[in-house]
Amino acid sequence: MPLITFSGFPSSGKSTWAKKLQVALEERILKAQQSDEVGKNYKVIYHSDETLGISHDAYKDSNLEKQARGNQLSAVKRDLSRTNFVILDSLAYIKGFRYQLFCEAKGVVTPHCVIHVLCSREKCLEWNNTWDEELINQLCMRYEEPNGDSRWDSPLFTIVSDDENEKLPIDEIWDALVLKRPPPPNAATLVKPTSGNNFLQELDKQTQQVLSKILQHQQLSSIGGRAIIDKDQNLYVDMPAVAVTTGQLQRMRRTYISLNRMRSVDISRITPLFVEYINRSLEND
Ligand SMILES: Nc1ncnc2c1ncn2[C@@H]1O[C@H](COP(=O)(O)OP(=O)(O)OP(=O)(O)O)[C@@H](O)[C@H]1O
Repeated sequence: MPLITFSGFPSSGKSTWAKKLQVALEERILKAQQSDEVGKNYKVIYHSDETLGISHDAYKDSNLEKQARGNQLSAVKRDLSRTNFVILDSLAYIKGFRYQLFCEAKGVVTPHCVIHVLCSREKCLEWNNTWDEELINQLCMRYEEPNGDSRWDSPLFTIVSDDENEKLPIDEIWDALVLKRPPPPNAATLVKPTSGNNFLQELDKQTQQVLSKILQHQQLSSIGGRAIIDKDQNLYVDMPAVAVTTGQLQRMRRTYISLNRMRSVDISRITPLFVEYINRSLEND
């Protein structure tokens, strides 16, 4: 049935998480079969560059890369149906390509979601054993980060792959893809309702966006400096003189979420207060 697009830097842990997801979905399907619930007749189909015979070299040449995307798209087109989960485990780093994938799902009136496997470039380089380092650097530069506000990247789930406490959000994925009705084919032309009515979702999303911006800043600049979170609102994080790890940031995020989940902070204040919280935490670290 639905399409699940993974996206992330090379060697960021996408396959590791995609395989975990495959197992978790298969377990859910089995459970649905036992209790005769929705989802019981689904199948999971997994595609990756490896299964599709796409080599890393394809990303060194724009024509080959175009062919590789064509390959990925045809596999999705062929397998996408109302009773198949199709997992596409590839870089999917081009916004326009994710848009094409979204259109495929919309075309067969089936839901889709994007899973962003977030990992610093340094960690990817450390974990890497199959890519040319220079190519990793180039692909990280070209990477067009998923944005949960775009309909083609939504719903967006972010997984921080080098955080040992990170969990697969299987309940949320199942909810989004199986229990919710698929959008009508023309939903894209309708005005999108604000997502502000779900406070916890917003808390999760906005704090994750702040983390992504900080990590991006660290990837692109050297240590220190100011990570711009929102220029219009004058929101910055002053980075310390030592590198901040994803794990550290993720811990701050968890604490902030647990401190705020029972309070009803105005949604527009989530990001500014989180930025303030991070600045304070980094100062005291
Ligand atoms: N949390 C982790 N801790 C340590 N090593 C990890 C972790 N996650 C992944 N790795 C290692 O990093 C390497 C890349 O992982 P994986 O294949 O899952 O990434 P990928 O994003 O699918 O890579 P590619 O872009 O090549 O498809 C593997 O050697 C894997 O064992």
